[in-house]
Amino acid sequence: MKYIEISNLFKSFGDVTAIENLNLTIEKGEIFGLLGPNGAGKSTTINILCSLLEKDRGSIKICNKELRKNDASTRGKLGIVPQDLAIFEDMTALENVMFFGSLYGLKGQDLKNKALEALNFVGLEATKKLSKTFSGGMKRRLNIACGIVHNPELLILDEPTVGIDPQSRNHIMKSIKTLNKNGCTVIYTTHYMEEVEAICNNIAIIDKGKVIASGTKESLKGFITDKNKFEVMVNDITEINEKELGGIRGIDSVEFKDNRILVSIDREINSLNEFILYLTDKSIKILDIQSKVLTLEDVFLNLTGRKLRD
Ligand SMILES: Nc1ncnc2c1ncn2[C@@H]1O[C@H](COP(=O)(O)OP(=O)(O)OP(=O)(O)O)[C@@H](O)[C@H]1O
Repeated sequence: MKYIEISNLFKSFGDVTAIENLNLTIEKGEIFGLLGPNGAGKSTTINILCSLLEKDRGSIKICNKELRKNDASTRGKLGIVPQDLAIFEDMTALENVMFFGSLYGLKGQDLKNKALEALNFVGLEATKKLSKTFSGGMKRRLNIACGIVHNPELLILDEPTVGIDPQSRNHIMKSIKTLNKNGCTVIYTTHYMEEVEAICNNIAIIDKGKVIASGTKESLKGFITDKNKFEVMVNDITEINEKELGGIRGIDSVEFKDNRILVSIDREINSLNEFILYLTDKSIKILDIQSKVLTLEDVFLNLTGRKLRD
């Protein structure tokens, strides 16, 4: 069932077009991934959806109903976890969550119980410590607790794992999956394609304010089934000229990491042989070759010629 339908959304800031005729459909009950590099237009889309920003043109329908400014009934169904931490540093975790819960009309013991539940859910204790003493990961988790205290029908998370430790990241990923299993529809924006691959059903890749590809991760990878990717470990990388290597017909992209070369090769032209000859001509020893699984990062690179985190 269609839950959100965004059609021909347009938003500019002066001369900068942030969103250009963007179209998205989000199904009820899914974890939808909005993937794109910095400046792609993810936050602008999310902020319009949450009525924090006004659109210039286009339509946003939630459950088939056009989203109107200050629509309290729709707002009550949404939970928002903004990119910038929206917590009060001089308040405890419980005080923070209770404050946000009260904005959604929760009161008294019900408010306290739901706030404690939300804290428990993200793995935080209701201690007397002020939030300013928390680690980055704890603050991010608290930010999420504030967004889910009122049991939203739709949770929108804008890059919730920026700059945190792997343990908190894993905790956040698990919590989102559990929330979704309990019936919450989730929109997850990020430029970390591993996260999108791990938790999202449907994905839209956006760039320069437009959707450049959308679908399941499998269908997106179908865009580049004409490529093979290899990781080649060599004894010495200093003699290799990236331009020369990239210039070999059929070699789509080359990337260096320590003494490893990541190479994407057009399946039809299959120039692995030329690639190996190039290395052996320079007396470079190949220590290992592994075939790599294609990722959404590869899809993005293939569609735009750029990396997600350039
Ligand atoms: N308030 C604003 N004033 C002027 N330009 C803005 C404003 N907000 C966003 N932009 C511009 O709109 C474009 C899209 O920005 P947006 O923040 O939506 O991207 P994003 O995908 O969320 O990127 P990031 O991951 O860096 O947050 C960028 O070019 C940005 O500089």
